[in-house]
Amino acid sequence: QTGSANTNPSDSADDEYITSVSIGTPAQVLPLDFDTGSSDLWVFSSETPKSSASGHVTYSPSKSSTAKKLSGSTWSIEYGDKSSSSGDVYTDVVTIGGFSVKTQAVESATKVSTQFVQDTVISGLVGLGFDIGNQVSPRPQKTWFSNAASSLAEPLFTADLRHQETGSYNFGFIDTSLAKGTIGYTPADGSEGYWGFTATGYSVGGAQLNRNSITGIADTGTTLLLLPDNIVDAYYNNVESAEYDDSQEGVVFDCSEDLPSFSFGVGGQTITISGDLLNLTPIEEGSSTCFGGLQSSADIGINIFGDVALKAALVVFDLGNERLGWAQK
Ligand SMILES: CSC[C@H](NC(=O)[C@H](Cc1ccccc1)NC(=O)N1CCOCC1)C(=O)N[C@@H](CC1CCCCC1)[C@@H](O)C(=O)OC(C)C
Repeated sequence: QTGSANTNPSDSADDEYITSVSIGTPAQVLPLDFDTGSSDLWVFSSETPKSSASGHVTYSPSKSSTAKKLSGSTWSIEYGDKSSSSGDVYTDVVTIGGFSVKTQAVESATKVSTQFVQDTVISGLVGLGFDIGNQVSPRPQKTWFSNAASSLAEPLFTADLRHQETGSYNFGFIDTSLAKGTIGYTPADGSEGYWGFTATGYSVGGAQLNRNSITGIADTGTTLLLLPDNIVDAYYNNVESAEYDDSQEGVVFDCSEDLPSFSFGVGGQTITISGDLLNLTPIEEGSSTCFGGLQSSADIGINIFGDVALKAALVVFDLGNERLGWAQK
C-alpha cells in the first residue's frame, strides 16, 4: 500500500507548505503543515477558544462517529520559533494521500499562541519526526507515519517541495522520476526526535566542494536554510549589496542581484541550490530589497536544512533503514 498527497506553498515566499488531511467519519478536511522537525499531529478544534479559532478550519470530534477521547492524556509543545500550543487528545481515523490510519492520536488544541492564531492558512501540524519526540503525556503517542509504516509497501516517505508550484509527499514508495540525479543515502540520527544527518562539505557558486562537514536536520517545517556564521559570511561575501538588517533580523540585498548558487555534499551526491531559490522574497510588497533564504543558525544552536534547501532536492525519509536520501531535482 502507498499514499500520495499534493502539497502547496502557503504564499509567494514559500513560507510553509500546506497539505489536506482527512480526519474522522464523515471526513473533516483540514489544511495542515507537515513537519519533519516535530512529532505531534495537532489541530485547531471545537475546543479551541472561538476568538483564537476565527478564520481557521476546525476539527469537531463530537461530529465524528469514530472519534474517541484518550482520557487523561494532554499535550504541550513549543517550536523553534517560540510558537506553542497545548490541549487534550482523541483518537480517530486520519487519511493522508488516500492512506488511512484507523486509530491515530489527534491532539486537539485548547490553547494556541498568537503566531498560530494569525497563521490562518493552516489548522495545525502533522509531525513526521521520530516517535521519541512526541509530547503527549502520560503516554507518548505514535506519529501518523510511524503508525502507517508497517502497512506501507516500504517504511519510507519522500518530500518533493517546489518553489511556487505544487509538490508532493509520497508514502511507501519513491517516484525517482521526480529527480534528475541519483539518490545519495546517509545515516539519519533520530535520537533527538528529528531527522539529523551530516553533510560532507559545501561550496559557493559551483566551486569544488570543500571537506568541512555540516551536521544538521532535514526540516520541512522550517522555511529557511540556517547554517553557521562562517558559511553564511562566505556566501554573502559574493553578494555586493548584502548587509545584515536589524529590523528584518537577517541578511538582505538588492533584489536585482544575480545570486551565486550554494552546494552541499550528502551521501556521495552534490545538491546545488540555485541562486534564485536563495532569494526568498522582497522584505515588503514592491520593495527592491530582498531577504536571503540562507541565514545564520547561531541563535538556534542547530543547523537546519529547511524548505530553501529541500526545494532543490527529492528527499527520502527512510525510517526502515534509519537513513536520509537526497537527489538533485
Ligand atoms: C528556527 S526553527 C523556526 C521554524 N519556523 C519557521 O521556519 C517559520 C515557519 C512559519 C512560516 C509561516 C508562518 C508561521 C511559521 N518561518 C519563519 O520563522 N520565518 C522567519 C524568517 O523568514 C521566513 C519565515 C520552526 O519553529 N519550525 C517548526 C515547525 C513550524 C511550522 C509552522 C508553524 C510554527 C512551527 C519545527 O520544524 C521546529 O521547531 O523545528 C525545530 C527542530 C527547530
